[in-house]
Amino acid sequence: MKRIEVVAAIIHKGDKILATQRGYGEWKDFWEFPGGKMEAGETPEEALRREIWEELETRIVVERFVKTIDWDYPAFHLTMHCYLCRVESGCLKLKEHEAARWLTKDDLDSVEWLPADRDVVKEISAYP
Ligand SMILES: Nc1nc2c([nH]c(=O)n2[C@@H]2O[C@H](COP(=O)(O)OP(=O)(O)OP(=O)(O)O)[C@@H](O)[C@H]2O)c(=O)[nH]1
Repeated sequence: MKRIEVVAAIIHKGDKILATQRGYGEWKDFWEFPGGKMEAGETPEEALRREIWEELETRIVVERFVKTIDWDYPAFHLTMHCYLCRVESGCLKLKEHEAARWLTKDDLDSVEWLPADRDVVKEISAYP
């Protein structure tokens, strides 16, 4: 099966976390953490900073590794490295996504997350 390796940014601000809505493709309208595929030779941090700049014209600080998720989609196996991040500069301009929302832990269930994300979302909502 085809494998893809992706980095995802769990961007937090105060008690909220940023969720973005996919604007195209098979999973259009589902919600995710911004990010995308790693390129050859990149560290996860470099890939995250590049992706967030491309998608949101925003610079982030990558604070810490949270979790790696492995998930079988029908067409590929996904390995997704999730990092807690914060905004360094920029105003989260939506270049590719349809919408973005800052969600509190209590609101995390209010959007339809991509299937691979549901475990990590559950984990975040259990943080003290
Ligand atoms: N960025 C991101 N991708 C996720 C998440 N959860 C999840 O299953 N994915 C999957 O991981 C892949 C991310 O790669 P991508 O954003 O570069 O994907 P894409 O299909 O837009 O690719 P493309 O930019 O090459 O056209 C997609 O297949 C996406 O469905 C998530 O929380 N964030």
